[in-house]
Amino acid sequence: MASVCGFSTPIIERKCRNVLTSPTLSPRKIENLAVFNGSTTGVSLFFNKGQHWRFKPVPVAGSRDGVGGTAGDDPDDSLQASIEKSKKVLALQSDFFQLIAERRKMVSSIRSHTTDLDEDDIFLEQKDKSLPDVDLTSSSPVRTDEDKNASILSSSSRVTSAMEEVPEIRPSDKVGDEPEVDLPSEKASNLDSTQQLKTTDSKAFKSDVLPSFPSSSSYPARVTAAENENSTKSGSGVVGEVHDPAVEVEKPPPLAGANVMNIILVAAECAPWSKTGGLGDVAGSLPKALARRGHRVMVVAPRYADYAEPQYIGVQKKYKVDGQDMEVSYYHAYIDGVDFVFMDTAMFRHMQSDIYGGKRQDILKRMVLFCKAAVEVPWYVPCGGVCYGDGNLVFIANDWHTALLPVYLKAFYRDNGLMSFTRSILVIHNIAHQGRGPLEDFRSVGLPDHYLDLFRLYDPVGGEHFNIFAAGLKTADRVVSVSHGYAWEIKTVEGGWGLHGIINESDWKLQGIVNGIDTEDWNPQNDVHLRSDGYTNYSIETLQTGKAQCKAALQKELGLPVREEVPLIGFIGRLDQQKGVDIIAEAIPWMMDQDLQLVMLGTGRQDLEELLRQFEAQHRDKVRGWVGFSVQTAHRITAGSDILLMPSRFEPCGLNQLYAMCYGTVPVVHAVGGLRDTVQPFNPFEESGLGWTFDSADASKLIHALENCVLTYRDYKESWDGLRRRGMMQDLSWDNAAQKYEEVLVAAKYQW
Ligand SMILES: Nc1ncnc2c1ncn2[C@@H]1O[C@H](COP(=O)(O)OP(=O)(O)O[C@H]2O[C@H](CO)[C@@H](O)[C@H](O)[C@H]2O)[C@@H](O)[C@H]1O
Repeated sequence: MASVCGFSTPIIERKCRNVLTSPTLSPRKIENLAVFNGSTTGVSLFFNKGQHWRFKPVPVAGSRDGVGGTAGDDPDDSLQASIEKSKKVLALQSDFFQLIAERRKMVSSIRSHTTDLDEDDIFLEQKDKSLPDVDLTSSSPVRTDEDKNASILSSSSRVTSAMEEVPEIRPSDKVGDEPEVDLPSEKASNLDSTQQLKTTDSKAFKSDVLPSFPSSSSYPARVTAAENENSTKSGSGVVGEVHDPAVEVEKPPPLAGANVMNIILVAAECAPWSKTGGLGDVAGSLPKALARRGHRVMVVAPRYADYAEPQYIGVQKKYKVDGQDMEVSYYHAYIDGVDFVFMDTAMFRHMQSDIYGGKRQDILKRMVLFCKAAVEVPWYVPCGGVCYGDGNLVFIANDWHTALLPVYLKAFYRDNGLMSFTRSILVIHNIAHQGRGPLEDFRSVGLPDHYLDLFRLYDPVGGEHFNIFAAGLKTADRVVSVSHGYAWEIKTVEGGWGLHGIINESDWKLQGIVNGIDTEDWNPQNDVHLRSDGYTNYSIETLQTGKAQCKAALQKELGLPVREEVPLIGFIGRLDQQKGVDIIAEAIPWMMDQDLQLVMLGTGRQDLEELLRQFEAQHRDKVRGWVGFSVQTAHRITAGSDILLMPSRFEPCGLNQLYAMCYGTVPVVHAVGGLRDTVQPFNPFEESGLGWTFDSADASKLIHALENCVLTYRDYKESWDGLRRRGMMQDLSWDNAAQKYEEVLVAAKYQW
């Protein structure tokens, strides 16, 4: 028989029995309950292992006899009061302990059902810890639905309803009052409870740890890429007053962190709309990688033709070029997180297939207009309704065609206290082309006389002349070359093409960054050009069969004998002195003595185009010389060839060898510039490396490397397979390079 202070207490007993026979109350909880109870009410519960229970009196601080209450002088009254009080308190507390027990269960259930990351754990940890800290003396009795709560552990989805039904503890309620349940709000009931948990806590968590991002300074309408995206999203239908914080939780912070900037890349060509070579590829893909890091990024390129995606945005401006007013208007497309802005003007129209064509003076005028207008794009061209403005802004100019931009930024703005915080980077893709001319050309650029010295250059070849690249290099805040090797080479007399002096003087602001590649466009797994005519997509897993099929398709398409065992060598490139086509010409007799096939694709110098035709005419069973510019054929040659030949005299970076390695095609290259940086020579003893290199641009060296390569292809299948796989396994994406560009942009930003 249970007792309180030695007296029979059937009512208390009944109440406690109800509590203790609750299906959700384990011996462990009863134990907790008993321990807690003892310190508060003057009675204690204890149980033995067989779960028989009984009360035991315990001393209560402040009681005269160390046993019970003090209701009156009459011991019977006092006892009765004590019993009544105990009854109420016991009933109240047993219910409340049940609530605690259920909350504990619920928390551990959520914990075991959620696979989410630390953020949740932090929250749950706190929730869990918070339970024992409830101020019990001021807590109200609460009602729980035992049947429902008993089953909440069975599925995470039920956690939602359980959370909704667990009533709030309201300190103002009095002991003995009918307990009330706070109904969950409508808003809360629409959310998954785990989301509610995450949301509440993540908010606090985020605000503590996230860096603060640069905010608009001189231009009120500037937004970051992330904000831009948000506004697009909200415009597209996430409406309503209830702000769903769960969305916020899932949005990762920008990779650029506190370095988020507004970036405008300006280039004379931009793939896929316009391309004559590697510059077009870079302008089309580097900006996307920068945008992925969280920057707000724009590309400004000429509108040479009627492109499908960009839409006219109704902005027109006039600029003076060589005394003439030229009108420009703008077209805009937002693709893969990048604002592509195309400048339309009479001068650019119909130049699509001859971007750098025309007389020297005509090209110069085009580039003057392009740069004058481009530097003002952040003021006049709204992207997503908002102009970039000049705060936190950096321009990336590319090669001589846009080297006037840093000069205009300085002369028209910064020297006049405008756009003071805007910076410019000049990227050297090829220093051999510089925008040279007689000094009189200075009149065409429309600058005050005292800027002439920036352009004036003397070298033994050109004498004293006007040099646009020179002015750009001197004026840009930072200079990037497209590989480390090339950064070193352009400081030498041989590699600097007359600009080595200026580059050496600017050494402190020069950095080499190896190009990346667009892994969407150039990926054998989903290359759109491999989906017809017998070609197939392939990956490293299906390399053997997939590549063999592409090779057969290429041979068939070009009318070469379809033979799997013959090594097929490819060449793709602009036909000029740089690319070493004449070195291949010298090696042709040796090559034709071998059992191999050669496919060449290129356009450029007429004499070299003629050479390609000649090769094919003389060796119809072995050689194909495709004169022209065909992106599809370039992709197919990259996939179908076994070997890619690049005997470039100089190569600032080179993209074709990178594409080749991605497609399991082994490069044989002159170890120069970016080719040396990216093609580690094969080491047969260690089974390492990615291809063959030769150390000087002459035919005998090329032949020697090619001989070893073909020998490995024929006789060392495993080594060959290893070479291909190592090439394919590299991460050649733009993401690494974009991070390095970001470092340069930040360095420029803080440079005065
Ligand atoms: N006839 C043809 N048909 C179809 N596609 C063709 C083609 N001829 C060339 N291409 C394509 O144009 C691009 C050429 O890229 P490269 O990097 O080799 O050359 P380029 O010398 O123009 O670029 C300069 O800039 C780039 C970018 O920085 C540097 O990598 C490089 O070293 C430097 O000389 C490749 O995408 C290639 O497939």
